[in-house]
Amino acid sequence: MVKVAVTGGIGSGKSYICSMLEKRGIRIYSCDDAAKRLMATSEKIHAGLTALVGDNAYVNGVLNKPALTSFLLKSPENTEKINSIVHPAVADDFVHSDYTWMECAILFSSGFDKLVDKTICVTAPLEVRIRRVMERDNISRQKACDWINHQMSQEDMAALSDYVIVNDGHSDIESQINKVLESLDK
Ligand SMILES: CC(C)(COP(=O)(O)OP(=O)(O)OC[C@H]1O[C@@H](n2cnc3c(N)ncnc32)[C@H](O)[C@@H]1O)[C@@H](O)C(=O)NCCC(=O)NCCS
Ligand SMILES: Nc1ncnc2c1ncn2[C@@H]1O[C@H](COP(=O)(O)OP(=O)(O)OP(=O)(O)O)[C@@H](O)[C@H]1O
Repeated sequence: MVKVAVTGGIGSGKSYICSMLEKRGIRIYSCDDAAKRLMATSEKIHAGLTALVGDNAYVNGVLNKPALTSFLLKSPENTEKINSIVHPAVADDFVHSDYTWMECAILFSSGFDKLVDKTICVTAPLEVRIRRVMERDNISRQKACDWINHQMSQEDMAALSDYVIVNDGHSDIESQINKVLESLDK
């Protein structure tokens, strides 16, 4: 069974496209959800994040998202340190799951692309991504841009991917999905 990853920068619409794929019966492993589950349940990750970020990484045993976000966005080095604690556990969890598809924002920078055979990059114009993230997460333009600047560029992700789905709000998504699925079936 061919293993496939859907990637793309924050706000490109990965989850939106994945929900359309799921309507067609494709089960998709969400790396974001898995990371959250593992950060909540793994003692090793709990200890690692507490040692790195400080005692406020968890409040009453619950992940302190604002503290983690602010630590993560402070520098690429901080992002790398968090990634090195969380990502190996997510990779291991995916490999031992029965999923063949994954959704992952940080596919190439995490090395998760090595876990799949084919990659699909979802893209959208920068301004559209900024607006979507501001509206979805109720955050400032600056915060949305901070996230975007912390990720590999959309152009680099698209160049590294086997397929690109343009999700700019105008292009026909269903026909692009059809083409990708037909090609994957060959
Ligand atoms: C910082 C956290 C707490 C923010 O949680 P929150 O619920 O507000 O946002 P959410 O998890 O939905 O992330 C939203 C988007 O931020 C971006 N993002 C998240 N983590 C990272 C990261 N390590 N590097 C770059 N971008 C990231 C992605 O585009 C992601 O889809 C959370 O993202 C986190 O713990 N990240 C570190 C773990 C991780 O790398 N997860 C990504 C999948 S493995
Ligand atoms: N084609 C579209 N039409 C209308 N709304 C869209 C479209 N694509 C995405 N959106 C909306 O834009 C927001 C961001 O999309 P989505 O959550 O799928 O992005 P994402 O790439 O998964 O981001 P993240 O990296 O944060 O997980 C969501 O509120 C989603 O419903």
